[in-house]
Amino acid sequence: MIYERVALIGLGLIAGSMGLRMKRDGLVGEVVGTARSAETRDVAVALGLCDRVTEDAAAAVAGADLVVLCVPVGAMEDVAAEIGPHLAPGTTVTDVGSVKRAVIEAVAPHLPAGVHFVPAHPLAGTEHSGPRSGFPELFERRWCLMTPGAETDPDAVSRLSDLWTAMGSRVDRMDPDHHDLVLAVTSHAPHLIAYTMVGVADDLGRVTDSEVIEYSAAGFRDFTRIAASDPVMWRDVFLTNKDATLEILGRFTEELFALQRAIRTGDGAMLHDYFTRTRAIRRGIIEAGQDIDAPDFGRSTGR
Ligand SMILES: NC(=O)C1=CN([C@@H]2O[C@H](COP(=O)(O)OP(=O)(O)OC[C@H]3O[C@@H](n4cnc5c(N)ncnc54)[C@H](O)[C@@H]3O)[C@@H](O)[C@H]2O)C=CC1
Ligand SMILES: O=C(O)C(=O)Cc1ccc(O)cc1
Repeated sequence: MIYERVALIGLGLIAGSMGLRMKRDGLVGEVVGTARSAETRDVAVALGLCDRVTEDAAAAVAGADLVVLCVPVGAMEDVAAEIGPHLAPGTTVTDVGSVKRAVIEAVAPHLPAGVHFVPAHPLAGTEHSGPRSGFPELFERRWCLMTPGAETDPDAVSRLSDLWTAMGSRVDRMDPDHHDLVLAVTSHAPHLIAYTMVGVADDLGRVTDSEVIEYSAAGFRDFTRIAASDPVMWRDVFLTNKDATLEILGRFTEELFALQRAIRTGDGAMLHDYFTRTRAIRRGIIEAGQDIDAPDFGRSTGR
């Protein structure tokens, strides 16, 4: 058993998947959950993703040796302020937020001395949200990036790493600013591009909605899946990972203009060279055994 009592704050996709996995594999003694709505709390107990629920977060953290903040990034500070006074020394606090620097700045000031803060981010999810969308295999073979400060107790870090490993993840450590830049490239900017592309299709009066749905090829279908992701969660990601996302979007628009120019001027060599280079990147991912499409539990694509 890795922890005696784990408190999950916010009972959605990620908390639900963690709770189901921890319960299924007996990784922890007890899982206590809390959510603002009574309906979510009732669903969480009915689904067995936690043993019991509390109405407020302060009550959930009492006696917990691990507290996991599973709310949207923009809600982390309020939750930390609420639980801070109720945390006992020796407790580990972690989070699962998609952005790391802003969460550290929002949460750390509210934690009393003696509490170990180990920020983390499982690179696993779907476009679905809420407690019913959780499933215990979500983290299987996916990375979990931890961004603890240099001063953080190594035992607290390795114990949390053990939990993520036991839930199926591969664990790595990263500097928080570097994490935010990497995720801006690999996740945040791509989500924004998907949102934009689906918005463009929706605005294009000469193509009807039914044509968009009926004739969606695989590429656009993936965009619509991603663009169906939770609006609150993604609003918070862009507001809190502002600098890195803007940096990547700036580079993206420069490249887009270059490709646009090549199309306008009929520069086939430029287009061919560009697509040859990008194909090599995809092949590199597959050869490195990093093709994260592989473990598809039939939920990630919605197909
Ligand atoms: N959905 C995904 O694919 C992934 C999400 N994440 C991160 O995990 C965190 C949770 O995401 P999900 O589980 O997908 O979200 P979700 O929407 O499924 O669940 C979020 C939970 O937080 C609660 N909540 C929202 N605002 C709150 C507030 N102000 N105070 C208290 N509770 C509040 C909601 O009621 C819900 O119970 C986010 O920070 C997100 O960035 C990380 C990896 C993947
Ligand atoms: O559903 C998808 O394609 C995702 O990209 C899931 C996801 C969303 C947010 C994260 O911070 C990590 C993973």
